[in-house]
Amino acid sequence: MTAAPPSAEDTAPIRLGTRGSALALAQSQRVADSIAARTGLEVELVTITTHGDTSPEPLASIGGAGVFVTAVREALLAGECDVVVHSLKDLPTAPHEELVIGAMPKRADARDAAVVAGGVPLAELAAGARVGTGSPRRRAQLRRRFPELEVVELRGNVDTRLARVLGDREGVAADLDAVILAAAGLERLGRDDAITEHLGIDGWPTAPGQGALAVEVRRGTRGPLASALHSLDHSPTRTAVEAERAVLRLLEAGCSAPLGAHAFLDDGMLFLAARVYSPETGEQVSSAHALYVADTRTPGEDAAALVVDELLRQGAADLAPLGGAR
Ligand SMILES: NCc1[nH]cc(CCC(=O)O)c1CC(=O)O
Repeated sequence: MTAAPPSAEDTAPIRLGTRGSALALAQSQRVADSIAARTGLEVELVTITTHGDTSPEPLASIGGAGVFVTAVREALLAGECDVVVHSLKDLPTAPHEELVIGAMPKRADARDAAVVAGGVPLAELAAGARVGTGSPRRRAQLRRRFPELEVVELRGNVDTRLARVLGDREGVAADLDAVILAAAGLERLGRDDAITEHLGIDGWPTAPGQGALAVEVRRGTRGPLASALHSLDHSPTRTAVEAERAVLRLLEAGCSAPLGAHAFLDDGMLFLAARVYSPETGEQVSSAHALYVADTRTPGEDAAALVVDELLRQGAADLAPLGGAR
């Protein structure tokens, strides 16, 4: 068989759609560089503005983190770009009929990090100190671990959140003692110097998929882009985050559920642990299971089924409002 000569489509620049936030641009540029290196083609960023970027409303009232994803997917479906990058933790767990995740690159740090004024450990902050977060999970974890701290509702992009602790050149007043953020986001922005404390996964499990990216294309995408994504994919990351996301799906929980889940592979075994919290009291239920990956075709799904069954038997559904955008 002779290889088909490269078509015009195979040599045209690849258009990568992205939100315009600094974090989205930083992670999209990394993926663009990887695709360019693998294909030898030019990869240009196409910026897409989403309602979630422009609205000051709390995320929950405008449809949850899903609002970021919807606009970017619409641009991909409309052919305005060839490929898009999402933070996996913001991506609904329901598969999309016309889109596929072409690559999940190797996951970055899945932990949360604290940025505390003066570099004081969270445990040493005075009673009543103000800690900002917009995440029901982080709120519940703070309530549980540091019940004497005051949790302040906070959203906005990473720089805005950091400014609330550190102040900034535009004169934003530092009115919080600390914020909790994803370590991966700070690293991608080159702001990990601001981290004063990493919160260990064992006492502080994070959102399903945190630290991982999903590179999405239209179903049926072929050619150099498809091959590049195939080689960018990191299968241990895929298996682990599939387990975490299956917990969310089987609990019928949304991205704002007060739930932490973390999975990893080691020596052919998949380990999955998850916790559901009461946002009011910080009460929790936990479950963890391990299985041999080679024993089943759906290790993530199987591990999640064991974990979710145990969480529900312990009353997870009564502890927390799990529903919301999927
Ligand atoms: N919900 C917003 C969001 N989506 C992804 C990240 C960070 C990067 C990641 O987890 O991959 C963040 C910011 C944060 O939670 O601090």
